[in-house]
Amino acid sequence: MKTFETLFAELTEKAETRPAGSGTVAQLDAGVHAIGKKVVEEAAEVWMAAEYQSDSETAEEISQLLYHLQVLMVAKGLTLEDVYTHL
Ligand SMILES: N=c1c2ncn([C@@H]3O[C@H](COP(=O)(O)OP(=O)(O)OP(=O)(O)O)[C@@H](O)[C@H]3O)c2ncn1[C@@H]1O[C@H](COP(=O)(O)O)[C@@H](O)[C@H]1O
Repeated sequence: MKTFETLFAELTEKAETRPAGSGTVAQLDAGVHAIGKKVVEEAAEVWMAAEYQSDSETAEEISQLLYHLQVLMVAKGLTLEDVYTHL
């Protein structure tokens, strides 16, 4: 099963190798402003799912929020350690 760490490694590699068809590469090219908007959008979807949808749907929305947060981290050049140091 994919984890937070393995997904981050995958996205970091995508940013370096820039494979054709990668949504991550497209988002990185769109820039921090566009990625930030996706983070806010996904956070709102997590909130709505938590209040009005199933646990399964909420978990899926959370996974999407985590993905977009990681894209933002990659765009900013932040590592997992940069974040974990604040936990
Ligand atoms: N985990 C994810 C992931 N979660 C969410 N998303 C993106 O976030 C979108 C979900 O947003 P919404 O539900 O709001 O759907 P939407 O509004 O129609 O999406 P957009 O129109 O904004 O693209 C999806 O369409 C994906 O584009 C993800 N895109 C990729 N991954 C994983 O990231 C890795 C790299 O992916 P690629 O860069 O595409 O190869 C792979 O392991 C993927 O499984």
